[in-house]
Amino acid sequence: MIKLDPDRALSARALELVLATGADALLVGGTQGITAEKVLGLLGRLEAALRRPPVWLEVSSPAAAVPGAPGYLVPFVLNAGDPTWTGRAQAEALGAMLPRLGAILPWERLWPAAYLILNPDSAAARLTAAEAPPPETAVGYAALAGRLLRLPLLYVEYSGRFGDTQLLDRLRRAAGPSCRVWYGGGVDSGARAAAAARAAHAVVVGNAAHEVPDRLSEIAAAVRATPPPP
Ligand SMILES: CC(C)=CCC/C(C)=C/CC/C(C)=C/CC/C(C)=C/CC/C(C)=C/CC/C(C)=C/CC/C(C)=C/COP(=O)(O)OP(=O)(O)O
Ligand SMILES: O=P(O)(O)OC[C@@H](O)CO
Repeated sequence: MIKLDPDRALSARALELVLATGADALLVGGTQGITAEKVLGLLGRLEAALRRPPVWLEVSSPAAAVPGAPGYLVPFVLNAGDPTWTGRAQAEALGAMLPRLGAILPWERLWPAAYLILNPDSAAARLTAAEAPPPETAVGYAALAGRLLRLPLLYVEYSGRFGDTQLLDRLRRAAGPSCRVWYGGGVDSGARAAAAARAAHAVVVGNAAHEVPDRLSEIAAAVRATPPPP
């Protein structure tokens, strides 16, 4: 899965390399500088390249809630130090939309995603004041998301650095059989991609798509060659 940031440059060549991977899905999202115009611009480029791009739009601010995406991921940061991001911002955004758009919101395409942010130096961690919990609490968060709250998706977010894949394996097991676990952070080589793909149901590649797009084919091949986790 490749995550493209509407706030970052993406050359035509990089976009070509992204699409050439045949990634299962594209994720459009980011934490900083997101405007509706930038999101619509990137969605438009993807649509011009593929008639029906398999896109998840990560709604990281009300500005990113634009019509037209096949799927919307609404993040809830379980380990946010600032409780704004565990539900209040989402409730305020919905509360503002419902009077005008309540009847036409595409609920069936909106999915809640539990985020566990494990790199305290990432932009998302700074925004939400997330601190990396000790491993046993991280495992507790995974069980909370998957088993107790029965959320369909846990996003283990190390954005900007490669994470602990042994912990990732424990998180996936703790989240249970009905919760998909996506991993993102620092995947910039085939070896890292394979290590992440052994432990998570999906691997999200972000920075590499913008910075070293020539490596994407090696990364995609490594993910495909790795048997999925149980
Ligand atoms: C990434 C990260 C870790 C960030 C940390 C911070 C964090 C937790 C941020 C969350 C911030 C926040 C407040 C998010 C908002 C959440 C929310 C409630 C999103 C709602 C999303 C939504 C309703 C999307 C729908 C899009 C929309 C506005 C549609 C308008 C109505 C319309 C025209 C519907 C028709 O849809 P369309 O897609 O056009 O249908 P067709 O293609 O069939 O025509
Ligand atoms: O940018 P990288 O470090 O690849 O992380 C991917 C993604 O999880 C970021 O939200």
